[in-house]
Amino acid sequence: MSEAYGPGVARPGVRDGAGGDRGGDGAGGGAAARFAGLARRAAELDLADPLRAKRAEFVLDDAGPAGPAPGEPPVVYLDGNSLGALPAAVPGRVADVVAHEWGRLRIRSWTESGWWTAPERIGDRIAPLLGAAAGQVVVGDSTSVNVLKAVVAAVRIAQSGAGAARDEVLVDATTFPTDGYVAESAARLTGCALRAVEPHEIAATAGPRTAAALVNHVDYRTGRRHDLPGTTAALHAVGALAVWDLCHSAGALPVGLDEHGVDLAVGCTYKFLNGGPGSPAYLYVRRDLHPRFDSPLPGWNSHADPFAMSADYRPADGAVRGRVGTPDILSMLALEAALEVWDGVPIGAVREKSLALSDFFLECVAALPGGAALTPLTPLPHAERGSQVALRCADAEAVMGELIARGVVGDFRTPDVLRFGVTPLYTSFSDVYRAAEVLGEVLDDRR
Ligand SMILES: Cc1ncc(COP(=O)(O)O)c(C=O)c1O
Ligand SMILES: Nc1c(O)cccc1C(=O)C[C@H](N)C(=O)O
Repeated sequence: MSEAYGPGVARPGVRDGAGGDRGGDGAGGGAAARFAGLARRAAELDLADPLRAKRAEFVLDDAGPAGPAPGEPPVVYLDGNSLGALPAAVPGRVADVVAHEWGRLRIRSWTESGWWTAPERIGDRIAPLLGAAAGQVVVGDSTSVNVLKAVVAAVRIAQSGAGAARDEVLVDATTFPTDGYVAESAARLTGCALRAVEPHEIAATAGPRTAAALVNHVDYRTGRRHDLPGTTAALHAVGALAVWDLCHSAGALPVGLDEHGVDLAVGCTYKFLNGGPGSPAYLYVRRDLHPRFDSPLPGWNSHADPFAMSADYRPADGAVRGRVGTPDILSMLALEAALEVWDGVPIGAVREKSLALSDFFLECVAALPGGAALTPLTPLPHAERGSQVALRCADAEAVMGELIARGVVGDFRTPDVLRFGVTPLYTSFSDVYRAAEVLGEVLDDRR
């Protein structure tokens, strides 16, 4: 923890799922005073925040080039783990792509404006955020589609190796549903059985019949970070491949794909990478696996010579092999403009602030007089935490509805989870303080 946040952020006084010291003293007066004291701390932490200038690069109610919006008090936006806020550079760039590149240059833009090579170029822009060297990430399609490509390709690679037949795919039992659905189909396509396994048990469960495992780096519901290096190494030890879903980690914490020898990875760009609704996803294939990457969706964009229009399929070399059909250029170039906010931002600094924000939010929640109604699901050890705080709460859906009505936007996940994403490029300590304060008011009003 750096000087910037270190001394200011105390360890939260809550224990994971166990109640703990919630600061509720029954009388409420002392707790209320303690809670009020946290407002000053939030302001101090904001002043010392090395990333605080980044907020002005986003369109938010109280930030961005246009300044504060008149009228309504600014919304506290803690849902960047579902849809990232709009980077201020995007509207102008999209307008230019539409008016000039499409409007004036028309078909020439495929070459003259770099449209054709955008999937690899933007992949190379995302790669450093994933800890990947250039040439291994390609942007396109949705995460769901990339899960299919990655899992089928991983199984095909595993099955082509020497040794016993591999007929089993493991999937994280707590996964976001789309991965489970697609993995089941990928397993069927490759003659495998699919087995759902708790993520922390995948390392010990994988065996000589395992072809591949699909695991989430960070759990979408609880915000728990799983052991990417250890699980990957354990899969390799039995000859299986590791496929990671990075939707909830890319842009929020270091991933270290190359360092940890991950085989394939996928992720979306509309959360912490702020690419916009439905922005294209990405696929990482480790360089040495490129020659063996056999896509289940070998569209013409992945052909070695697409404009030969040959009847025979011959895959391109490199990350291009992960492409399918014509890229969604408007979304893709909006994403490219959105990625400019990362210029000069080390992912380590983002991680530090993310942990400081979630610690501080947990501390504020613990200090709420009514905080006993909330059970943190997000692990307290930093090594196990992603970039959100998930709180179990009775009537969570109604509580989140009231929070949103009062200007604090998080989200609800079934059955009883309040989710608050912290996105260090634009979330402030005052934001999370205010969110806890309003949460306290909502809980008080419901008592
Ligand atoms: C872990 C994870 N995987 C996949 C997805 C979604 O995939 P897609 O972009 O294909 O809808 C999400 C969120 O929507 C997610 O949280
Ligand atoms: N992709 C989404 C969408 O199109 C609509 C609403 C929400 C989403 C999400 O991204 C959900 C998100 N993956 C989650 O963690 O719950």
